[in-house]
Amino acid sequence: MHEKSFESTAMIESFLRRSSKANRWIRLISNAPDNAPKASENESWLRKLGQQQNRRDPHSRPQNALIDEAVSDAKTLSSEYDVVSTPPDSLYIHIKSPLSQFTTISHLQPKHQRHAQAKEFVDVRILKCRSGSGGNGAVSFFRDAGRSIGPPDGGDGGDGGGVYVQAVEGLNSLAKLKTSYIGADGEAGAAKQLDGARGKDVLISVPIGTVVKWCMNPALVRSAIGTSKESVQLPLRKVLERQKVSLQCTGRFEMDQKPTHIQLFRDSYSPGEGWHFKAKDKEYHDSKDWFEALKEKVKVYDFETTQSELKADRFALRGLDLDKPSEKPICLLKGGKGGLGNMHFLTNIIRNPRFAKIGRSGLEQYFMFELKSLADLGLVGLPNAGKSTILSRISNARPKVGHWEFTTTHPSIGTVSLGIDGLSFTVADIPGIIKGAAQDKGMGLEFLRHIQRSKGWTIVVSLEKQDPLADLNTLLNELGGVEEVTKKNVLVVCNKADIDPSDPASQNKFYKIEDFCKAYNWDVLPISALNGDNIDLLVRKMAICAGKL
Ligand SMILES: Nc1nc2c(ncn2[C@@H]2O[C@H](COP(=O)(O)OP(=O)(O)OP(=O)(O)O)[C@@H](O)[C@H]2O)c(=O)[nH]1
Repeated sequence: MHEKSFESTAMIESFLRRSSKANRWIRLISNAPDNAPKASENESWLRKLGQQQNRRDPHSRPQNALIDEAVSDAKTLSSEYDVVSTPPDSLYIHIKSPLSQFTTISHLQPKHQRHAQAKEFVDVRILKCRSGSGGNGAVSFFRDAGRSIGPPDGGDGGDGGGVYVQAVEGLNSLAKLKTSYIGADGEAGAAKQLDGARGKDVLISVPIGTVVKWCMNPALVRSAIGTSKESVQLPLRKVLERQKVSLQCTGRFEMDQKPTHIQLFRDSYSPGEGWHFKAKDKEYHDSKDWFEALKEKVKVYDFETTQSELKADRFALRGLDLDKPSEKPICLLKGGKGGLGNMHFLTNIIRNPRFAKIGRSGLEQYFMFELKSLADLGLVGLPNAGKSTILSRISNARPKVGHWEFTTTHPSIGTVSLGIDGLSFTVADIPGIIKGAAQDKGMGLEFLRHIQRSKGWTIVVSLEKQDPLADLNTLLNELGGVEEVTKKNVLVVCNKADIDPSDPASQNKFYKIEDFCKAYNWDVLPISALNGDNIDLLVRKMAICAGKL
């Protein structure tokens, strides 16, 4: 609790500078021990609010995110979002976007089906976050020996604590994050014009490279896919792509209606409401004209509060990319504002305000935290192609190597030194991709997030296989097709060239791949990671592919 008994003019001035809009009417009186606004001041504040009533914008009804029925129109499935017809007086751009954008498959699979991951390496988490509610304003009256009841002196509630995120050095996994982060509620105001203390903020520290995205409540997602007729026949990824989420967004309203931020809505009282009463109840007050008139005026104050909440309660549609250490914590959810104490409602008509305002609610939302490695180059290939062997040969990383499939269960990142001018680049080795990975076969495609930021992809095929060109085509298909892959710099590496090197059939496999790559202008190189053949050349070509040379 902070007592507002000011000892010096400087303190008063500093308080006024810090104080919110709501407190603007508080007078600057040197040496004044009493900070409660006088009836005349409250009246002038309320009169001003009354005059502002006609300038209010239309308040559009909040609509939180909804999951719609599955959409069968195949044309709309690939799009990131569709702008649906937005009502002319709406303040928001209404969109529908695939549910797959707002959840993660690994979170939905039953535990026994989840892919084996090293316990210490967790690259995606869904966290529940809640900011604190504001404390209630107090209903209290000044008392001393001479007077049984004096003027109102109920202080304001403290603001609720927020939820913040910060990317910091030295972390490399999301494993240690808690499942929920809850900001503390603000304390209620008290007698003697005491404001309640502000609720404590919470801070989520994450590794650099984390992308934070707003996501749907996992319980709602589970129930939506549980009731979907398609969930039995289709792979989970397809079901999530077909279900659509309706959202209201802010953004550019011009011709293209470009949504940039998701608007979040608080489940709090509407303007003019949100009172709590002492002695006489709500019904009694609602029957009084003077209370109705007061409510009308306070509506404007509430409306301004709601407007500033709406400005703060927005989250980037594409997420927040923490690819550098954050200079300071970034607010995910702002706490609710504290309610006004009864000292603000003393007027010539209302001598004993036995009511005060309730604090505004906090916000509860879910966020998906995805760790996307910052490697310059990604190594992709079918299982057993020799990716881990390549990485351990060229870099300081020591990933597991084995002659069975899926030895690699989580990404490894190695740094490759070029030995010239201290130049180096980083390479990420991800688990092998198999036919049907896009339908979650094998280890699925979840690990692709670690090479999405990479400038180049080095695709590894094994010349030991019967038809390496067919393997290359399988990979390209699973990665979204040639067009998608060509967005990156591409280098194709034919590994295990030491097996039957003089056999024309073996050489033929390489030439077929070389011809295929020529058509797309992709560089191609035969190597033996096991024997170290062509490794120096490989490092050079990889550096070019990573955009370092
Ligand atoms: N003959 C030969 N064998 C190799 C070569 N490179 C790797 N191998 C072997 O191939 C097997 C698989 O190698 P890994 O490096 O684990 O393959 P990977 O692509 O990382 O496999 P996943 O972990 O399943 O994705 C191991 O037994 C390696 O010793 C090579 O150049 N020549």
